[in-house]
Amino acid sequence: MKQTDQTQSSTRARKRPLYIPYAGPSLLEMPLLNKGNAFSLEERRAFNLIGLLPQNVETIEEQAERAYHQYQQCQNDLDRHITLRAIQDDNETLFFRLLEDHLEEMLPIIYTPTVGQACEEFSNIYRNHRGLFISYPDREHMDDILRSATKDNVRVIVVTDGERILGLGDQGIGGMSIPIGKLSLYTACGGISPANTLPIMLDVGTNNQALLDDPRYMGWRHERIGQDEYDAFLEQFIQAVRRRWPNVLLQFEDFAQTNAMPLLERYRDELCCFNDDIQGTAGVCVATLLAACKAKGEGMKDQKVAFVGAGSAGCGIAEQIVVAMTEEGLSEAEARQRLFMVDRPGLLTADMGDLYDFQARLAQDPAITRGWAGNTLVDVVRGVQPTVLIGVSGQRGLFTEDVIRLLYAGCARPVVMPLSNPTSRVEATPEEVLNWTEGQALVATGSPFAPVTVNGQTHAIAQCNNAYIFPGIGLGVVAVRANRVTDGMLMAASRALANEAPTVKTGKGPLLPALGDIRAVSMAIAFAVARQAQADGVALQSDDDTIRAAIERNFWEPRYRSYRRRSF
Ligand SMILES: NC(=O)c1ccc[n+]([C@@H]2O[C@H](COP(=O)([O-])OP(=O)(O)OC[C@H]3O[C@@H](n4cnc5c(N)ncnc54)[C@H](O)[C@@H]3O)[C@@H](O)[C@H]2O)c1
Ligand SMILES: O=C(O)C[C@H](O)C(=O)O
Ligand SMILES: [Mg+2]
Repeated sequence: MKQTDQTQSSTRARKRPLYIPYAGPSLLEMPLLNKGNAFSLEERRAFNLIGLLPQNVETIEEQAERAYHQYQQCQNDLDRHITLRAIQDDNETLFFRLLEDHLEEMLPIIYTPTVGQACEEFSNIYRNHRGLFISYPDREHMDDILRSATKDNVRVIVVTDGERILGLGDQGIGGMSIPIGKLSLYTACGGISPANTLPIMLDVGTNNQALLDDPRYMGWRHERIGQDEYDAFLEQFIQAVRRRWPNVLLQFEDFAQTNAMPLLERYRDELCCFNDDIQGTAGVCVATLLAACKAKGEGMKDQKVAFVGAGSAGCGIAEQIVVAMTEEGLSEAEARQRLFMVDRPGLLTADMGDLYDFQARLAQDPAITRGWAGNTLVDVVRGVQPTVLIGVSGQRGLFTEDVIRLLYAGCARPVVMPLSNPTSRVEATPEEVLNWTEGQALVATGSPFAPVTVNGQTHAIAQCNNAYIFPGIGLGVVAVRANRVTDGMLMAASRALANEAPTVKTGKGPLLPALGDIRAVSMAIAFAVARQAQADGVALQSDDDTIRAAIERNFWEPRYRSYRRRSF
């Protein structure tokens, strides 16, 4: 049975009734259409619902009040996550209404960090199907699987293969919680109708032995397939998506380093896609750095940036910093000389044989380490005196007290960004960093952290997470029907986000806008992205007012519409 785009938005459309061809229990089982006790008496009569619901007709406010009461009874964050997901699977309008009312409180529950635990516990807490599970043994049926999707007008897909879930490694099909969470943010923060979103899990096996040994594990019980089979399977998937939804925006999420960049490079000119960990992260990180530079009264070109973790996120951020530095007048070579990528073998230098291409482009001249004791992070900090330290290693504690104190000794206001998720993987907590720097560091983290007080001064901690960027990119792409995601659009998103930062607007305050303001921020990002899409020739031209109207029209809001019966 198809749930079509009945919940499509637009202020005008929202007021019009929807003509629904479903009735009785099956209507109550459709999360996109179900209103529960908010079905009016008239609707209950028209749709054969009398006797299927408690008698009292309720408003969405009354339903949301009860749901929040139930939520408050939960004993821990995983229970809160399970409760919210159950509401989502029952009644999406109510779920998004709850999120709208309690966005800042609930983001850490449906998204990072709790979503990490939901991935690890996926097969233990599983209740209901959502999205598509495309497993390797079913590859012959790829087109049929996409045809079985309950939504016809899919406009945003988030896909993962579960191999690099946050900093938690291979979670097999447990990784499905990530696309589900990301798409919840597309709706809650970026106004993309839930009728237009689809999470997809590509089940190509898992190398996580604990999962393979777990009798409850629900995925394909098989080690990950080899690279050739994998590439062919991904190709088959991409072509099937293009046939089924030729204009969809496809977001690659949490792929392992071996596949993330190659997939992006292979497909970015073939369909409208981007990799959130490489490009979304770069966008939010550069925006945060621009705000930090403003707070310090310096330029991006003045910074020396050390990274721990030269993977998808690290190299994506580094390349975007190169762009930002060259825009401030440095040559590309000068910009690259200011970036220091530390990975497991130490500082990446051009003489290292086994680097990926995307790492080799960022490797330093080996001569730089001459006279150093070694090439570890401590050696780099001592040797080059960076002004910015970025952690994207997925390893707790790599920003040791020695490292941070050394950094602070060479820079009065260092920017320190332990970006690894979830909370358990943070390179150093904000409390540690601020204590080791006498409160002088400018800190931003990937997962949410409470404010920290040092020497009587309280510091809000900006959450430098790609969640600030991807909902706005999606809204902009959907609004003008862009057919590609260009570098220019990503840079436009980053700049638009930086312009919304209190530090940039007023010269003081947090490095990023409050998450409570994310809808307005997403609209500003969407506008910049849409305009850049037109400038780059990947969307039809229109004037600014038309873009604004399209953004507004596409911004779905969780309000019930009245239903009229359509003949079956
Ligand atoms: N804040 C955000 O928005 C955001 C976005 C993307 C990724 N991340 C986080 O960044 C982390 C990495 O993500 P990724 O996609 O780049 O993964 P990745 O696997 O591509 O890269 C991680 C890199 O860290 C390196 N590394 C591991 N241990 C190390 C050590 N002890 N010393 C030096 N390097 C080490 C690995 O060799 C690898 O190159 C994850 O924890 C993820 O949650 C955060
Ligand atoms: O999912 C997140 O919180 C951010 C990022 O995409 C990550 O992989 O860590
Ligand atoms: Mg990710």
